Amino acid sequence: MEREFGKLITGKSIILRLEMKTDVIKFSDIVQIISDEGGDLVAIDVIQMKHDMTIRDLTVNVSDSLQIVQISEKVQQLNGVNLVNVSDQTFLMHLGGKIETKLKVPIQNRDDLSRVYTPDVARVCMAIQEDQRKSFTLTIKRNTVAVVSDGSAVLGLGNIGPYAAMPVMEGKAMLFKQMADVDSFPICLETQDTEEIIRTIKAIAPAFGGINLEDISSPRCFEIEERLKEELDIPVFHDDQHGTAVVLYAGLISALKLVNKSIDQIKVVVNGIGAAGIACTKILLAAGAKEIIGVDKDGAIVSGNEYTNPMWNWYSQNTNPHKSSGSLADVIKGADVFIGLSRGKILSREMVMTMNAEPIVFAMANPTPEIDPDEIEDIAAVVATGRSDYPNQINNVLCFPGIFRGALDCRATTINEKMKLAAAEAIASVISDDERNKYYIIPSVFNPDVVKLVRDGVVEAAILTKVARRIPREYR
Ligand SMILES: NC(=O)c1ccc[n+]([C@@H]2O[C@H](COP(=O)([O-])OP(=O)(O)OC[C@H]3O[C@@H](n4cnc5c(N)ncnc54)[C@H](O)[C@@H]3O)[C@@H](O)[C@H]2O)c1
Ligand SMILES: O=C(O)C[C@H](O)C(=O)O
Ligand SMILES: [Mg+2]
Repeated sequence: MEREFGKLITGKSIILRLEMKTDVIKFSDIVQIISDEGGDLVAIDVIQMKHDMTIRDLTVNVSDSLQIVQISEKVQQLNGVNLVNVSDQTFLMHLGGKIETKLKVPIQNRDDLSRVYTPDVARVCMAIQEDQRKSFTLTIKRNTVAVVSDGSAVLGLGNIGPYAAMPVMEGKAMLFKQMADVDSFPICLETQDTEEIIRTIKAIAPAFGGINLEDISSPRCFEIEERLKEELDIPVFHDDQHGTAVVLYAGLISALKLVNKSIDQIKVVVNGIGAAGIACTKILLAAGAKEIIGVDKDGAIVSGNEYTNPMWNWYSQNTNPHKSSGSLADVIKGADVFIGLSRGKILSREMVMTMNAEPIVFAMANPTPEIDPDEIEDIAAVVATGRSDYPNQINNVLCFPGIFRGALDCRATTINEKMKLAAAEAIASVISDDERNKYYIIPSVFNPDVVKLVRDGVVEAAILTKVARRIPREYR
């Protein structure tokens, strides 16, 4: 298993596209350099060939990402060689994007054409105009979610903008489809203005049965979600808040069982008081946690201080009962649980060593966790990250596909607290007491029981709380 924290390169194969002046450089010189740097040339594809120039793709197996840098630098220094591009398997998977539209029925003749399109489609339009609820049965609304971001808090990469956010949103759309057969569109907006985002999402809502807000920074995300919930009659769910909180709670239920501690007796440090940190704190308070200390860039959040971020004022009044102040290193002393929802590499082994016995470390920043799990493997009772290449992946992907599957199946008007708690309990229930261990506190994303159980829990909670507009057949 290859894991690269910080360099973001996974996989062992890279492709170098080289433009070579054939009268200046010998191909064997390039092969030699690659081999000197430890690369293994496994394939050569000629892309273009002219009398004095050739473009070739060289597929090279490497053992680590440092080799990629070294090979690229050495090749680039050669006279007569232009390194056009270096890609790896991950980049290749993104060529042209990761999703496409598929037709459910083929258009093979004029008759089909006049049914799916004009003139016959008009009858369907009129039926919906007469009774708008029919849009759920006669359009994609029934099974389609908009995945909407403004690119302002993408993973832990920060405000990288809507274009750069697209690969994440396309990835979410893939997960919706593969895990829960939910169709979705990635929509990245060229605006970070709260009112404009609200207006835009309201304007596109007719096509969708739900809105999944993604990677929108705090505090704007709170108002955007609240207003849309009030103004739309379909579920609006900010995944980074609620998806994360649900999965975190499921993971914590399991980890606490392992170390035999109870939620009302533990000291929890939450690092990164943004969208995810605030939502996770709320779910833990609701579950009975008494001592939670929030830490952001300027240290612990303490009541008595005035914060420009209104949510931090709320936070200071509802957490940190002993008014602990100082840096992360100060307040983590004696903590039972560390929850990281901030940025990569800000927690040290030394800090973990000052935690209480059997520390639980959930380093959930993506793509680089707050600490590399290998660094604390021997001293932590449980370590979890948001990544798929380590055991214990606490990632909202365990939650959002099943939650929306359930919400769409019962045409829920909203996703409420009961539905979220049902989802958390469903995820936690997948692991039995016998199975649970340090490396298995949370089910795998690929465990087929997860989506099914989350979906069922959500549908039942929606029916009980009377937000279901349709009762699925098995509950009638
Ligand atoms: N594993 C998961 O399922 C999951 C889900 C959601 C978010 N996340 C991760 O959590 C992180 C935050 O996401 P978000 O949506 O809440 O973003 P956000 O922008 O709303 O919040 C991030 C917060 O972290 C703070 N921060 C930045 N650097 C810090 C530091 N060095 N020390 C303390 N605080 C610091 C910021 O000031 C901000 O308040 C990201 O890394 C994201 O990838 C993980
Ligand atoms: O996208 C992920 O992997 C999880 C989460 O939504 C995040 O923003 O980090
Ligand atoms: Mg996210």
